Amino acid sequence: MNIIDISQVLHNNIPVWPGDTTFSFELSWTKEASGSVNVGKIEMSAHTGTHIDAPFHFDNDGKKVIELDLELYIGPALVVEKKNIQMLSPEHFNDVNFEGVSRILIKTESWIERSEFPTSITALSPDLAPFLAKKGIKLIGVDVPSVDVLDSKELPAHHSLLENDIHILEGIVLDSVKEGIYELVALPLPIKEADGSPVRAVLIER
Ligand SMILES: Nc1ccccc1C(=O)C[C@H](N)C(=O)O
Ligand SMILES: [Zn+2]
Ligand SMILES: [Zn+2]
Repeated sequence: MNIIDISQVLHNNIPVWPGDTTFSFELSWTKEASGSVNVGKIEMSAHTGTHIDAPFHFDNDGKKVIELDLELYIGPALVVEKKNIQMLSPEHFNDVNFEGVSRILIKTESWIERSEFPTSITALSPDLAPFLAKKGIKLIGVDVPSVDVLDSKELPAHHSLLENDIHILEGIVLDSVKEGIYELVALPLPIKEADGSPVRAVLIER
């Protein structure tokens, strides 16, 4: 089985959303101190690295991570390249064959220097969601930290995706992935109350 890891590595210098909790992993007990084991402690924003957004992230009445259908995050996914575009809209997807897939992963390559949080990214136009919904899409993944422009407060793309029943995967790494159909596995952790969750996202070549 050929597994492509499309997850960002979580480490203490991973860039986070400006002002958000920085990522920290440290040993709260060392083997020497405890006499038996090393024990790690993690502190992080739920939106660091490769992660999913639950609707509750941007809608107080929206579903939390624990309520999300796991089927969304396992199964065929189409990887498409859409480079050098500021705002992706339906016209950019006229060439795409959506047959047999309900998940689409977009390689924008608009976040190249991954050691720093980006200053601008390819975002989604709010009219993309109804278009993708008509094609049967239930999950969209992007290689950037947000589906909206970074300074957006209204989050039109997030809301439009939710209205159209499309779930969001952010911060995937598609640098070495070619266009095509793969099996995606990107399961969120069962964190009760969470508005998002880090995932280990992988593509299995078929
Ligand atoms: N972590 C944050 C902290 C403060 C304000 C926004 C964010 C976000 O993460 C928003 C982004 N659109 C996201 O869903 O990933
Ligand atoms: Zn997020
Ligand atoms: Zn988001």
